[in-house]
Amino acid sequence: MGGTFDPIHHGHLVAASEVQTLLGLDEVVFVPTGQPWQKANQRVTPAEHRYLMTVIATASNPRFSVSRVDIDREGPTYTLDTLKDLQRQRPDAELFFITGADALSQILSWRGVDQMWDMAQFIGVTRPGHLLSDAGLPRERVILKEIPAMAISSTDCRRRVQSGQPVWYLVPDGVVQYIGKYNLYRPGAGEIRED
Ligand SMILES: Nc1ncnc2c1ncn2[C@@H]1O[C@H](COP(=O)(O)OP(=O)(O)OP(=O)(O)O)[C@@H](O)[C@H]1O
Ligand SMILES: O=C(O)c1ccc[n+]([C@@H]2O[C@H](COP(=O)([O-])O)[C@@H](O)[C@H]2O)c1
Repeated sequence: MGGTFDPIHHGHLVAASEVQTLLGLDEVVFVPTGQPWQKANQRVTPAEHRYLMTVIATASNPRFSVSRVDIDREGPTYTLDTLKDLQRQRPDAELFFITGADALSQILSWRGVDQMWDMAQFIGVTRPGHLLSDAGLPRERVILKEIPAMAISSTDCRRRVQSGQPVWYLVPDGVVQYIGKYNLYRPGAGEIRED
């Protein structure tokens, strides 16, 4: 499951857990994006913070892991590269890529989309406020799944922190504490020291 995860929240985690169970997947790999090129006009928290929050949020689930492939690759993040890297690391694995309804509706704008259909099955999941549809997509490569509705977005979490509202129970406890420790989502916050 790829995402900017800025921050990771319970909507992501429920989606991953549901798909893992529904499809009987051995593992769900969370892949934080390096440079989300379609979010180029918005400020994105440094990748190491997003990666570490994803590790904290997923640590307790033995079926969840986190991959650095997208944050360690230079340049804009393309899912085609993500799938190639994951395939290289797990040559025998059958790959599934989990997306929310909003991301699935944009998938035809992704770079090299025609090559992606052969590399993975795409699992589109319901998300409140978005229509889940496979219109225009190859039906045999896209599976649609209804999951429990979690009306949570990273945008809303960031806005809440910025305005002093709590994000308890929207994101895992460790992520609340991480956001507080590094003072993320407040003006001038979120620098990671290189020394
Ligand atoms: N509440 C949710 N329910 C189902 N899927 C979700 C939910 N939130 C995010 N997703 C899916 O998770 C993936 C990663 O999402 P992303 O990290 O961009 O989170 P976001 O909440 O959409 O962020 P932002 O508000 O910053 O755009 C996408 O495929 C997205 O559709
Ligand atoms: O490959 C692309 O061109 C592409 C364009 C936009 C988004 N994606 C991927 O879709 C996933 C969700 O992205 P986002 O921006 O909604 O967090 C994440 O893994 C992104 O790398 C991929």
